[in-house]
Amino acid sequence: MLGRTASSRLASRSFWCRPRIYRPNVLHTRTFQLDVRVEKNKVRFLFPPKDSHPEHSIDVSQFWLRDNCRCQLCVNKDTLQKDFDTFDVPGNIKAEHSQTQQDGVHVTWSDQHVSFHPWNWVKSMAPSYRQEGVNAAPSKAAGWSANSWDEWAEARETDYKDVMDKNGTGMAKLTAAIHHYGLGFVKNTPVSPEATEELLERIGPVRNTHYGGFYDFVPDLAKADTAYTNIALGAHTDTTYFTEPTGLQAFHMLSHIPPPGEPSGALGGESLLCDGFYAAEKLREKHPEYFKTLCEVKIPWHASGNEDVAIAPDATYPVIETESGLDGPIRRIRWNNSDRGVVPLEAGFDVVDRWYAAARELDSIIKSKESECWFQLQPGTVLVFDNWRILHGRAEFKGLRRMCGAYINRDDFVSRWKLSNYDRADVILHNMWQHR
Ligand SMILES: C[N+](C)(C)CCCC[C@H](N)C(=O)O
Ligand SMILES: O=C(O)CCC(=O)C(=O)O
Repeated sequence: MLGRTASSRLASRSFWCRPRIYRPNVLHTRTFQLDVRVEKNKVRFLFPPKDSHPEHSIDVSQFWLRDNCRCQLCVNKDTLQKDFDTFDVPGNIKAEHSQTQQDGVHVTWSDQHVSFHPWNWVKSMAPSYRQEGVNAAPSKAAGWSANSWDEWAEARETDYKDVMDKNGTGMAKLTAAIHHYGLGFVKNTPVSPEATEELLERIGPVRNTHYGGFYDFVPDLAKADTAYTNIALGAHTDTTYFTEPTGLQAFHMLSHIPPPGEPSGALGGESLLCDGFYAAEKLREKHPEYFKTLCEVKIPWHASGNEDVAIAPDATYPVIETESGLDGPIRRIRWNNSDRGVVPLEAGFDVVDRWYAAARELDSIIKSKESECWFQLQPGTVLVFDNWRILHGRAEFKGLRRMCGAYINRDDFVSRWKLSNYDRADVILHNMWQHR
């Protein structure tokens, strides 16, 4: 028997028995013959052959199917959230029969509810029918080097007006370049912090940190960090000391005023970029044992400069993180010589020394001519890059150099990239299944 609260919740939701009216939010008409069979403790979906995929069946638990009802009584049509409590549905609920119709599969249940599963949702069940839209998005480009920097110049350049135009393709192109190559430039941006912030907010909400939100800085040590000085900064990723390092970082150099009496030439402050995925892949290729060490040895990171700040992540983290094991694609690089903590002695004498040897090798790859891309940021051009992949730095400089920009969370960026490049309904479906 259901508990009093559950049964009263059920009773109050008379829709279980009310005839269901639905207008599926995305009507994907039937594009393939599918057979659905209700069996004793499961429901079998029989997918016809497609491309190289032979005919195949997928058996699902009845309760799973019920919990994934997409009718407008079970899914809030305004928020697309589940609109019922999964656990108000009796665990012994039974599917009685199913019908395939123009708009999807309808299943009648022992409590008279009729669940609805639109075709695009059903297709998401089968890998062979899944490879469309964002599911088929290109994976990240292989690492680029200084030698290939010019090969993809067109892909990384966008224009401010086009990116800001809601009906333009600029945002799609910019976010695709950042997803695929790790960075993009937005040209002809008005040379103001306001226009820069407006641009970045269009990608995703600016992330607040102990540096504030949108940052606009000069070398005055306003924050206790060497970025707020004029010294050279080696190639690094930012916020290695956060449990989740910032996903994107952006820089827009607004001005660079020479010191009094100095000519405006040769002030320094050139920018450095290096594809961390390229460097890490080089290490994996040339020194797999060093790659393994930088993936396995977890180290502390910290931000301690400001009086009221002593930040460290929830755990120690390695320099290189991969998806699904040592041979998997590289997921994230944490590389910051200034903000790294103490390589843990608990790892053992040999491991500590191997860590330094491995890090030295990666450092030499990063600092190699083939990895380093130097260029001069100009007022009007905003650089936006993937801080989980791209290392950045700068040359020392003289004079008053003003830089602005912001951090943006990874998930907010990925959302913008998907929605700018793919059909929203497909993206929502993709996200629900989290297909890789
Ligand atoms: C970008 N902004 C000037 C706000 C901060 C710079 C912070 C630099 C810090 N060492 C880190 O690597 O995270
Ligand atoms: O000033 C620059 O060009 C870069 C500063 C920097 O590396 C940072 O803020 O993390």
